[in-house]
Order: sequence, then C-alpha cells, then structure tokens
Amino acid sequence: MSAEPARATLIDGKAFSVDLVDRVAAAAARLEASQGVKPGLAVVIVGEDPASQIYVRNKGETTLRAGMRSDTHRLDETTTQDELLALIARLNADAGIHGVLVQLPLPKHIDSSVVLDAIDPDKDVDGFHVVNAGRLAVGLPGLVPCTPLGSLMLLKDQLGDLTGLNAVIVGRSNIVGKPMAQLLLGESCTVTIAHSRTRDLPALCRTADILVAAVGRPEMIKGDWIKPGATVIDVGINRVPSADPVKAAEGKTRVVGDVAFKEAVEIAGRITPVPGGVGPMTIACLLANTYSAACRSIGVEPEPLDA
Ligand SMILES: Nc1nc(=O)c2c([nH]1)NC[C@@H]1CN(c3ccc(C(=O)N[C@@H](CCC(=O)O)C(=O)O)cc3)C=[N+]21
Repeated sequence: MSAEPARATLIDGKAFSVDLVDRVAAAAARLEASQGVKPGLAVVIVGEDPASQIYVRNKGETTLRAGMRSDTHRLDETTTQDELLALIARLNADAGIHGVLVQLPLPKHIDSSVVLDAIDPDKDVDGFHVVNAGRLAVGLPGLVPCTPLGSLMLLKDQLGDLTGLNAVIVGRSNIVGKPMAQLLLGESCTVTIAHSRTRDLPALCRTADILVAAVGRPEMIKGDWIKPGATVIDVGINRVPSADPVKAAEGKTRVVGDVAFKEAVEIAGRITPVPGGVGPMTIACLLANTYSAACRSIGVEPEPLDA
C-alpha cells in the first residue's frame, strides 16, 4: 500500500482548444451559409516585441483552421499614435472586419489606453475596452477578455458548478486578474485578488480551491502554497534559459508558467501545464469572440460554444 498522493490531473487546454476551434469553425460556416457573413479578424502589430511572436504565429494558423478571414497589419516601431488611431478608425468602419486586436505591448511613445479605447467596443475581441470592462463588471453581455474566458471554460469543464468555492487570483492586471475575478464572482465563487503587496501570500494561496496564477514571474508559486487537491490555472507564459546548461549557453530557451510545476503537480488535484494549458485557450477564445462579434454585428444571437 502506498501513502503517496496521486499526481494532479493535467488539464489539457490544447485538446480543449482544438475542440473549441472546431465548434467555432462549424458555427462560423453556418453563419456564412445562412447570412453570407464570414467573420473577419484584423490584428495590428506595432514594432517587433519578441514575446508577441508566438502568439501571432499560433493565431494565424488557428484562424485559418477556423475558416475565418484574418488580416495582419504590421506597422513600423516608429509609427505615431495618430497613424495607429487612423488605422483603427478605418478598421472600425470596415464592414468586413468584425474583430480588431492591437497587439500589446505597444512602443513607449504610444498610450495604450487611448488606443484600446479607440476600438469600437463591439469589435473589441480582446475585451480590453473600458466599455467591455464595465459591461463585465455589471453583468451585461459584452466581449470578455480571452485568457480569463478560456480559463473559466476549463474550470467549468473540470469542476462543473463552481458555487461557493474559494478562488484566489494572484495578479491584478486589467487583462487577466481583474476580469478573471469578475467571471469567478459571476459563478458565485468567493474571490480574493492577491498581488505583490499582499501579506503572507503563501498562506492565502493555501486557502484556494481554485488558484489562478497570473503574475508573469517564472515559477513563483511553489508547491507548498497549494492546498492539497486544489485546481491550479497557470496563466503565465515566461521564456527562460533552457534547463540544459549547454543549450542555455547556446541561447536556447524554454517556456514556463508562473507555477513551479514539478512541485505543484504533486500537491494539486488538477493543474494546467505550460505550454499546452491556458495559452491555446486564449487563441481559441479570440476566434470565438470574433464569431460572436460577427453575429451581433448583424443582429444574430451567436450559437453557444462552450462544450
Ligand atoms: N492585444 C493582445 N492580446 C493578447 O491576447 C496578447 C497580446 N496582445 N500580446 C501578447 C500576449 C501573449 N499571448 C499569448 C497567447 C497564447 C499563447 C500560446 O498559445 N502559447 C502556447 C505555446 C507556447 C510555446 O510553446 O511557446 C501554449 O501556451 O501552449 C502565447 C501567448 C497573447 N497576448
């Protein structure tokens, strides 16, 4: 007989996202057949931020798989804020484009909040516009940020009803932490948002039935911060030097999350791996949002897409 606790179940976001993209593709094809509207996504990238490259590559491939139109606008690092705003105005007015995404981070001379709030809220497939943040906060329908939306889909798929569970979110960003808190509150969880100034973060994390790590610090959340059996959602995508010193010296990197996975997997009940967890869900939800935006643009209620 072994007293060893079972290792955590791995939450396969990659597999879930493949299914979700298939459902989006089927729904989009029905929309096109019945209404003559093909969902279109415009992605705007200013400059050459390396962290954005994985996302752009994966997104391009996935958009094609979903049978949607995808335009990419690559602007020079020196593009002015006014030039960028002019492009957004054109995309807002383009009836063939239902989703507009401006890749973050933007160069320092551009004010991202001004840019994000220039996007038509009904085309804001990132859900970053202040109007969509407000809609989410008061429970109105709107476009919801992709990473929290994908994380919630995984949680509901794994756990079913989330009512009454203690959720701790580490990270208070507008793009992940805050909207994740709103979504979990909407599922009747008891939600705590923790951050860099939180006192005794390990002890707080140990109260969590659902622990969402969204701090952007490689492997910060340790195994002994996790309540045995808890569900851990690791939102982090951090590029660090390869574990093999020879490869690291050659400049090879690997991707790790915000959770120390090797320790955490021995304690948690369920956990998302990195890569292959939340990341692919973010992209699938971007396409789901583009499909929904296309439907709403012609006054059609989108088909439900969560499994
Ligand atoms: N306006 C805007 N919206 C975004 O959503 C946005 C952005 N800007 N800027 C950049 C970040 C980054 N991001 C990723 C999403 C998915 C993966 C992803 O699918 N990662 C895979 C592969 C990772 C790997 O192997 O390198 C995985 O986690 O399995 C990565 C990165 C979205 N971002």
